[in-house]
Amino acid sequence: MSHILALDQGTTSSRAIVFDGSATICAIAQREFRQIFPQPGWVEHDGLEIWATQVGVAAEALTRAGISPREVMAIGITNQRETTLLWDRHSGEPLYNAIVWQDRRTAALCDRLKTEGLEPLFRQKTGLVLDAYFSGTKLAWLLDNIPGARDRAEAGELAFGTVDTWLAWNLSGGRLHISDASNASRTLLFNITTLDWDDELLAILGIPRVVLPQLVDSSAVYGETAGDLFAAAIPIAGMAGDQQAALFGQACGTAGMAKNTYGTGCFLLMHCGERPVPSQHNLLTTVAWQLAGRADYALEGSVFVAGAAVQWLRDGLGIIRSSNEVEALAASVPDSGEVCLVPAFTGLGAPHWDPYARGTIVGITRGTTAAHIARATLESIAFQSADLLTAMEADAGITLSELRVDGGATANALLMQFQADLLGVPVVRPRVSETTALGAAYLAGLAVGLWRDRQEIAGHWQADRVFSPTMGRAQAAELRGRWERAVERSRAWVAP
Ligand SMILES: Nc1ncnc2c1ncn2[C@@H]1O[C@H](COP(=O)(O)OP(=O)(O)O)[C@@H](O)[C@H]1O
Ligand SMILES: O=P(O)(O)OC[C@H](O)CO
Repeated sequence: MSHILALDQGTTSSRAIVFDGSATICAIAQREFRQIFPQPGWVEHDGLEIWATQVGVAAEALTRAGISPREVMAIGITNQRETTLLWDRHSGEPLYNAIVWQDRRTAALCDRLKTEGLEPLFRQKTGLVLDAYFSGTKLAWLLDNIPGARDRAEAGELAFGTVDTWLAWNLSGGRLHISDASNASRTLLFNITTLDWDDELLAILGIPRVVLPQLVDSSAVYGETAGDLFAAAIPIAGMAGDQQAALFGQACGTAGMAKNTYGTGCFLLMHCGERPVPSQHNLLTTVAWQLAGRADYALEGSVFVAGAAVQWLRDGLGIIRSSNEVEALAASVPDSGEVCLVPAFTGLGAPHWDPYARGTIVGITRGTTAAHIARATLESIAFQSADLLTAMEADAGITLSELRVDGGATANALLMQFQADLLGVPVVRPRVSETTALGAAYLAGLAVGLWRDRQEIAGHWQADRVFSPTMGRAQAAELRGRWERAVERSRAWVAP
């Protein structure tokens, strides 16, 4: 009976993982789905496809684990955040494709709100910046652009949700219309201090309250799966946005603990305690999770181009055939030969925030080889992450004591060692690398009593490998100084 089914609905694929009571993976199933690009800058998913792939992998994972639904104590949901859906409460049919977090169609609306001087208000109440990334302006776009949607929303006929809400709705056969605070805190509609939807912000964006989901804890028994879905009804008992779930899965439960996920980009979150910490560096303040009505908070920053720079070495330069070849190539030279590569392919995010920056390679000499470029590329991932951590430490007034890491690029030992050297603290890779799904499983398992409390969960966390810093602090400072100069050279390259 003591199994948890974690649903991890990501940007490119739906995954399901079965965990047992010792938080060990029993089975995984995964399915990709279509990315829809109707216009430049627009990114959509088909909501029905999200659901079909997610429920499909759930059944597949149970079969692979060789357990029946009766043996599953609870389901935990974790998901790509900010992606916005609107559907008919009666039929459950989406009115439009899901507008994905990467979609930029509401950039002009965000600019207008900024011109009206509204950014400080949004920042203070939501912890976010006014950007098309978040759900609020996406929902406003749907209400304004789908014929009849606004009237129907006001009449209570429509339901809005991020992907957590959409999955809970479908799992429960339309009985649950809920969202947890970690997901809600990414909408621009949610007040991170009162932990409620904010009427002033709703009025500014023209969102009727009746369209919004009910807010719930990240760990609680919300309801159960609809009768016909699995052979038994399974309690739905945990929900969190994927980056916050990873923070929970990494057992970063006290102020100053941080995790970095190294994938296409990097997502860095630092736990900041039980009060929201405003950022002086344009980082995001976000709800980490809400348990028993109380929120824990985190600071969040992201690196836009991390593993994607390695993909560029493969696809753009052709100097490696696969991502994992980069380590051997980079290790064939003792250092980058003073070459710095700033992968500002789409501009720079926090703490620099320069959309007009572009990629730059500086310090090339006659002796520079592909190996130096490869090494500089890996180092750029660590430099960007270090810049974010420094900003977080300053904002939170906290000194990091170790960095917990996960994601595809953590397979690269050279990168992890360089990260530890730059930061001067250990970089620790856990035994269970599926930290996002694990976080969702923990949240669900806590609600149904499979695990007693957060202390017990923290006890499950085990290191696979610790990368201890070996570089002197003076050398690290010198390298970071050189990186800073390279960043300066990448800035303001294209015209506004
Ligand atoms: N050994 C490696 N060294 C550096 N980068 C790697 C390595 N293996 C994979 N990557 C990078 O990691 C990314 C894939 O990681 P993953 O966690 O699956 O990302 P995502 O969830 O963003 O798709 C790719 O961008 C790839 O280039
Ligand atoms: O699906 P992922 O892992 O790319 O995560 C997406 C983030 O939640 C977007 O904020």
